[in-house]
Amino acid sequence: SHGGTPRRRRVGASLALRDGAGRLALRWAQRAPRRRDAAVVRADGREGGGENEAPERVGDDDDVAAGLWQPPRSRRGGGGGGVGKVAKRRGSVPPVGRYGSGDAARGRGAAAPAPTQDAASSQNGALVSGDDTPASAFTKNGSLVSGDDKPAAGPPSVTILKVPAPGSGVILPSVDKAPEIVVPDKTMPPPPGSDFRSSTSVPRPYSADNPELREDKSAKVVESAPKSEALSSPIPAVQEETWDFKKYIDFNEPDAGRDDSWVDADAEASSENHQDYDSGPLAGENVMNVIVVAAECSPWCKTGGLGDVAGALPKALARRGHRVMVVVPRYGDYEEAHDVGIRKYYKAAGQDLEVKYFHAYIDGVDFVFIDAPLFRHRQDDIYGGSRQEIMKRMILFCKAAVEVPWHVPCGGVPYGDGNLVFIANDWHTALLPVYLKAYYRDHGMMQYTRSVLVIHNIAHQGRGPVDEFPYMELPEHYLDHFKLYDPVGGEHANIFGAGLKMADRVVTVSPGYLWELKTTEGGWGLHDIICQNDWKMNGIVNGIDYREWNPEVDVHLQSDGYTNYTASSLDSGKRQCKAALQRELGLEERDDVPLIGFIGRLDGQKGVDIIGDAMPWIVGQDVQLVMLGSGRRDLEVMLQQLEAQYKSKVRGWVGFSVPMAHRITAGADVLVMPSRFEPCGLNQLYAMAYGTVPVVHAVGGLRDTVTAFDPFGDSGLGWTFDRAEPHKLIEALGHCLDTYREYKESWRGLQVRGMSQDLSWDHAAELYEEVLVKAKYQW
Ligand SMILES: Nc1ncnc2c1ncn2[C@@H]1O[C@H](COP(=O)(O)OP(=O)(O)O[C@H]2O[C@H](CO)[C@@H](O)[C@H](O)[C@H]2O)[C@@H](O)[C@H]1O
Repeated sequence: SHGGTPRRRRVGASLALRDGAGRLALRWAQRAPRRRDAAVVRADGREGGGENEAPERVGDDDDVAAGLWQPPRSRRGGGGGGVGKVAKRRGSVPPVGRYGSGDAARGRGAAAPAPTQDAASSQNGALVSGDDTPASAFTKNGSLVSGDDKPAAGPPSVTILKVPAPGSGVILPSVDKAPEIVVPDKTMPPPPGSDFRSSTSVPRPYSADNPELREDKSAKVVESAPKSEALSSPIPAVQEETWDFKKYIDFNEPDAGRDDSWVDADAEASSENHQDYDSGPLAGENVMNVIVVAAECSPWCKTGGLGDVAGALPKALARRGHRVMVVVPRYGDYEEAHDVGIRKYYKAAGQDLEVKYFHAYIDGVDFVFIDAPLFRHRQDDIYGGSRQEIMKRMILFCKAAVEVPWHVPCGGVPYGDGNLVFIANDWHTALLPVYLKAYYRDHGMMQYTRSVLVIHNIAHQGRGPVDEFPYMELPEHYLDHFKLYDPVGGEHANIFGAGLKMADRVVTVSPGYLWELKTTEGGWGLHDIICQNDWKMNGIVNGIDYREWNPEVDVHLQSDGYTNYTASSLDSGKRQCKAALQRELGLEERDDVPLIGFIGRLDGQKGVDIIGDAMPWIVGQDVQLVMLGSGRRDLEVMLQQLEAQYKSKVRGWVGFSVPMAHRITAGADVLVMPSRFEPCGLNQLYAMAYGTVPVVHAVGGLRDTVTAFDPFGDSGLGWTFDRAEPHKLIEALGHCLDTYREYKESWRGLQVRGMSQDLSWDHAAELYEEVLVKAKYQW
């Protein structure tokens, strides 16, 4: 009824399931971060990431003067500022935005270090290579490197780099070998307009007889390529492998039991555009090298939907024939990944930091984990620390990630920078498009490399005072790209804003969210930038990883009385899962009582407080309510209090539990999502795939994905309400419960329609591919 964008091809009535150191700023680490916000206390007692709705305070003047104030933590590091409250600005306190700036500016009262030209600074902030670097030589990035390759010790210097402006013709000296590893000329894409088909570094993998394959797959690439540093390094050598696409790409061995009929359908649909489609990848001539760069990636590290996307989209792109890599920090000791033996040094906020690379090849995707002391032991608190600490991590991460295609041999051969596109995600990696341009493309390097920036949540922007710009070690003239003024936050430096400008293309995680981002209310201060760059924006709804979220194979439903089920075994399956959930949570085991679920980060975005406000009505109904979440402490306490108060009907599980999320999704009849804003939303997609009916605030991706139930046409997927307010939620929930109780057939229709959608990542990957191709041909 609200004009939801048709986004999915239905696959008919039958079910088709597939699948926030060094002494940065000279004070960064000199004091323990003072936690002002509500720390997340997880079920296991550990602290977790704060939330984006960090209190919008700017700090007391005395704290600022004393240099004590620390900005509140935010789940996504820089994020913060929550919904609604406006910071009261005082004295010289630097700008803080309403727009999600939990990364409220630090006090300017403290003396900023005087900018000095650091002899060891470099164009990209001291890319100091390993043993291959001659003594006292400049790297290609202009860094002075000592022969024994020790990172410079001592207090970091803060420098505004004087880098020659693009087009000045000044070429910086280089001895770092990295560029030499660029894929051989024959794999470099030809100039625009020529046939890219022969340029791709991923040959047609399907046919062993394909001459292209024979030519490109050869180990010659390894042999003829300049010797990798690792080969002459005292540190563990790179494990050389023969380049074998059949083994490497794994196209020819689809999972047993997987329904691949959709693959044929897709191939057929796009067959007009390429000649030998039956022997090539789905992407046809569009195959590219794709590197997804994200701060989190499921299953290794996940705090929310970003982790899900970084874990699933790459696999879907790989299934289309692209050579795909995911680059993510190594927060923990991930057993699947091995040390490739490469060591590099990058400057982050004035310090030279050593970086190692770990690699795993899983499901057709290269996973490269960037290891550095800054990331270690952060597994359970990946966005923890002060805003400056988080920014330092992300600077290091982005600098290292952008050179991964040169340094890290995946399956024996580095990706190289030809026919390459980076997909950066959210503000954490928004510096990648900036570094790509400032360090390389402005200087004639990486000419065939593109960047796409995905907006998962504009509420987190990496905001900071302008005087922190030097820490990013960018040319002086780049400051203008970061400077932003908004009426509430004042002038500040905005990392996300700069990334949006520098990226070749931008994707938002739903068309509805893209529309909202262009409005003053929805753009969180970045609406002007988004409107000005409308030409390069695309909205693509996320998908579901059906290997993870599929009631038929869900591993979390294989014990404790739960069971797997399909559309045809929905009635018995859901009944059993519901009973198991009731038993596990100590609720009365009743099949006839509607069980309502809520899963999500506890912050202003998700509107769990609206559920709290609606509680008197809810508990007046014959219902059971199960809520799972972690985040803002006050909301966690609310969950616990609601459970204590309404013990017979309500459960409030405070913590982050992936198994419980799956079990609630399967065992509940209804999933409520009263989100105040929702870029896409994954839980409603998961719910529908599990025959659980969503009741959602019609906003962003929720509006795009949940069409309202029409009792007369017997259509629609759930209930929607037009304002995130308790009485609106109550009204929608009332209709929903009424249908559940009185109109069983309609209910069943809702469930089946939800389960029958093709919500797979494969369709989204196809749309991403269109964006990647646009970026590729964009000059
Ligand atoms: N306590 C808990 N225990 C276990 N699992 C939990 C949990 N809390 C949340 N999760 C899980 O984390 C994911 C959250 O997905 P959302 O789409 O709600 O993402 P989020 O708002 O974090 O991300 C942003 O990015 C995503 C991806 O683009 C967008 O969909 C979204 O709108 C945007 O806000 C789901 O897999 C959910 O099950």
